[in-house]
Amino acid sequence: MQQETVPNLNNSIIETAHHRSRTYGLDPCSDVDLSPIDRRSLSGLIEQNRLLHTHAVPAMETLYQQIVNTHNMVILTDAKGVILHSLGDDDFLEKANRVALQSGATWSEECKGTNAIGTAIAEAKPALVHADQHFLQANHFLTCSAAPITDHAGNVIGVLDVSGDQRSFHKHTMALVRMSALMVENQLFAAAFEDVITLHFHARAEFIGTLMEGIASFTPGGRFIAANRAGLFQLGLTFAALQSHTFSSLFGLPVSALFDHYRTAAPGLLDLCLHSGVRVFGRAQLRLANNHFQHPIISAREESHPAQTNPAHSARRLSGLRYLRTGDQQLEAVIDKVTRVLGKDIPIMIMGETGTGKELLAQAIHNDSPRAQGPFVPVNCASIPETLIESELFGYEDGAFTGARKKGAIGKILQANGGTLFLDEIGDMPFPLQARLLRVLQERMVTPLGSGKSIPVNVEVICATNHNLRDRMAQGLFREDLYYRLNGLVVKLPPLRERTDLETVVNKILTTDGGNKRYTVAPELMQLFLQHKWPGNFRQLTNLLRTGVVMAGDESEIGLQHMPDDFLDDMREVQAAAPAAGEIAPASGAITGSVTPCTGARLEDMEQALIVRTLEAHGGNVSATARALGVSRNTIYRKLPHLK
Ligand SMILES: Nc1ncnc2c1ncn2[C@@H]1O[C@H](COP(=O)(O)OP(=O)(O)OP(=O)(O)O)[C@@H](O)[C@H]1O
Repeated sequence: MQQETVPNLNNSIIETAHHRSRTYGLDPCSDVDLSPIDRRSLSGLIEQNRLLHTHAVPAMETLYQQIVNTHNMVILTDAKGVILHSLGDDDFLEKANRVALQSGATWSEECKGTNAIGTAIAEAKPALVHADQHFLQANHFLTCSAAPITDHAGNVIGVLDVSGDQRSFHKHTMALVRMSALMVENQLFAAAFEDVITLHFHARAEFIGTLMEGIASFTPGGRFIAANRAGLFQLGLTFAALQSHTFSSLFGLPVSALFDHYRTAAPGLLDLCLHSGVRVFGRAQLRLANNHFQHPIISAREESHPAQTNPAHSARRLSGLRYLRTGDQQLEAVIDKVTRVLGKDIPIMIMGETGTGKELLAQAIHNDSPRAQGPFVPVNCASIPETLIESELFGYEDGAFTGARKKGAIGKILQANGGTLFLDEIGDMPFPLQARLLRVLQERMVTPLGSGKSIPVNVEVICATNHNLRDRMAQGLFREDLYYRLNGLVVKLPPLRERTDLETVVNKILTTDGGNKRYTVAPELMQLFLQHKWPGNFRQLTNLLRTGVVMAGDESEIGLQHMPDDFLDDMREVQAAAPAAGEIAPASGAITGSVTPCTGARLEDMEQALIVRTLEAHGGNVSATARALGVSRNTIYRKLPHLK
């Protein structure tokens, strides 16, 4: 190989390393201890570094393919510079053995003076040490390029190095080593966490999936856990500073919106706004032990043990039905019933008011069923325009439509093949389509629009409705035959006002949505919660608590003063309607204290303060603020006219 120009080396790093070498009592001409540790100790070390070893060895092999026959070798060491594994050209390995560049030997600066491996560890950054820059004369024939491998918290856990004859120096070697180390780091990052939301992001969409992408992990409740090197760089914050952040404070989107996004059948890239105002694209995954994407529900037991910010094999937090159990007897009975029919091919019909968690229950049923590895495809029959339901459900062939949608599309029924189709608001299914759906369920075949061909399909169907389907049948709006085909087991989810576990549920949501902080609800507010009718059920409660958390800011107790106007207005009406009920003890100062002539003004101030605080948290970005508060941009401008 033709010799390259010797690199422009960073002399100050080398000088510092030489200085350190002398303080270790080393002499450039001295003989140093070359003996490697014994085999047993080496096996023990490999075992201790099992994850590093497992992920680094394939990367070393790929790296070696790039430098084969160039008198070089690839080396992996642990955090102390002990060589765990090496591979290289035979002729060079023989020379390398003479200076103990072999498994079990230690290449820390303490042992070998300035050298790429030891100096990379000491400096915690890549190091290139060429020829006579090595402290020991015996090593002057070498040229070595090393990059540290760090864990999710930025700790050096090993070093990847390419060492060769100094005459074989190549200027691209260092870049190859750095990229390989990055690859190992990303793989280790991916393997380190379970039951987490992982976001892959970059300002340029085409960089997602490459070594340049940022990766950040969050608990299912949105708390920050860790980010890879590129992620830390893009977020512009240190690992320590990120500990107090949440998904929403970093990306301007509540974690629930992420779930909503991925509930759609073909979710595209997320369009996110960093806290710094920079726009990035992202793709999220919820990685569970069993590989599904699910909702952030945690068990009451885990509630008292907030999520660890350390890796790992932490409790299997997210799963199916058992995580919905929070002590309410009606709900327990529902869960017991559906558990009994799991995997028995009995259609389940879930009844319940809006926001009682019908979809969540359907997802949990799917997750606990033998179809868990298959897709869960929700379709909201009420939200798709009547004219589109047919094509959405059954799909259509190329040319079935003129105009923009010329290409064929696979319908939701086929998308759910092998899994579960969740038909929400089935009562709103247009009458003519009900017959087609019934045929699919009976014949287990789908015929896309414009196609003469039927395709076999295997789906489990779960339906939900908040209409009384019997009434709709009586009105001629729902087919009787479909009704009886769908209601194998009918269960009814209790509305929130009837649930006896409201306090547990509130605490659970606060644990999931509260970021790193533990929030509690003031007793007088909890009293109001217990009294409230909750027309929007969980959807309303979760939004209210989310607002409470933002309003509470640094305070850890959410009180009346953190509640929005409309909730307090509702509660005032309840109180006015039943003043004698005495459900809110006047002594508690609950809402009585708020019903003063100046309350309106105060609440407005509070609302403004909430918007201002959220704006600050999103770097002044109005769109991100509106998204975080669940209101339109116009509302923000209306409430803060000076922003216009
Ligand atoms: N047990 C629960 N704990 C925490 N959050 C819940 C729970 N059940 C539901 N939610 C939340 O409430 C919201 C509404 O839930 P979901 O969509 O499952 O209700 P739904 O009954 O299907 O509503 P709709 O009838 O309006 O479609 C979601 O954001 C969901 O995450």
